[in-house]
Amino acid sequence: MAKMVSRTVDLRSDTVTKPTESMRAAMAAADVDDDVFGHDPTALRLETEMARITGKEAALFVPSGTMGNLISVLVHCDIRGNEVILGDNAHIHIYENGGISTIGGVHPRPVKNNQDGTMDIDLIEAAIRDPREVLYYPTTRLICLENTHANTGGKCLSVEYTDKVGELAKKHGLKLHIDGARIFNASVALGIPVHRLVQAADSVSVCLSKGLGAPVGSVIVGSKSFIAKAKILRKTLGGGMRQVGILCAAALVAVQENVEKLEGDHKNAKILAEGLNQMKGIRIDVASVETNIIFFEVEESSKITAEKLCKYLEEHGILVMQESLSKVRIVVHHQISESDVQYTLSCFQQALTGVQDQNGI
Ligand SMILES: Cc1ncc(COP(=O)(O)O)c(C=O)c1O
Ligand SMILES: C[C@@H](O)[C@H](N)C(=O)O
Repeated sequence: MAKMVSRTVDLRSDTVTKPTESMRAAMAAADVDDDVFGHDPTALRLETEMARITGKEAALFVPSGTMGNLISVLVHCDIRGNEVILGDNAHIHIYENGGISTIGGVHPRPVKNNQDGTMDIDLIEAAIRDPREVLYYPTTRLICLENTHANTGGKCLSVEYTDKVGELAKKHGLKLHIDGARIFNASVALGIPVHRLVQAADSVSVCLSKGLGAPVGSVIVGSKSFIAKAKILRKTLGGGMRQVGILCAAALVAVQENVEKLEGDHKNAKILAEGLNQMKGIRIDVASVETNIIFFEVEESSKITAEKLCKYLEEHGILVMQESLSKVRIVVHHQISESDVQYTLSCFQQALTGVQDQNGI
């Protein structure tokens, strides 16, 4: 008989949050208009605010981070066969259906991602190609970074590193795009304003639907001419929406109310990581947990496999993401409480040792 789940702690991703009451109220009251014919007034407010926060000339609301990255790459790489240098473990390269190639005819030139989310600058420079030098080369037009870097565990790229990559791009006449799905997490963790972190970038895609907790949407930012081209491409891709202010109203609340909660997410992630580190059968590098993403390994010596552990957790209402035979991901967000963290650790303890703790779990 399946155990009734009385409590759910959803740690699969920071994309799972539900809109808050203040977001729902803002959505219901949103001032809207047709954003294809002109400008939805709430979309305009959000775009103006995001341009201000990121220090860029202009901004554009898009339905998803995937579309934000796709549009940005395609605006910079506007000739079929252009090449983009990006991390071999970058979200754009791994989790976006190869859209830059299938839709945009852009060729990816992956460079090894280091454990800290960076790519070695000399390897980036060595990857730059130009058919005027070697006839059979594509033309490199763009370098993409990701901050924080999700697949290395939410690692923060420093402003110094970002500026160096920006200088390299300029030196070679290239553009720099930052997949800033979690740029606010990086800003809070580093104590550096978003606009300074992305200063070197020609474009940034910022997710409002991740740690900030908006139900839908991202915003791309850049120069006025970049955003003008992006707006056309958004329409081409079917991303031009009508009374989009309903979504932008929630996104505005997310930006106004939830940035300050990110530090708490990072603290909860650290508490979780430190707790897991005490458990026999779990291998985790606590120091590597910089923001809200945790990766850990279930050791071969463990009494339980990763698959069985995830199943046990699910039976107790805890949802995590199994990444491989032994690797599991946890992502903390603002709707995970400290008590959820303690409950999660208790369930891990029980699964790994079979011993009930003082909570009787
Ligand atoms: C680093 C990163 N970039 C881009 C995306 C894509 O965002 P979306 O899910 O809104 O398409 C995600 C995940 O969702 C992500 O983790
Ligand atoms: C899975 C991936 O697409 C998503 N960005 C996440 O981190 O949950």
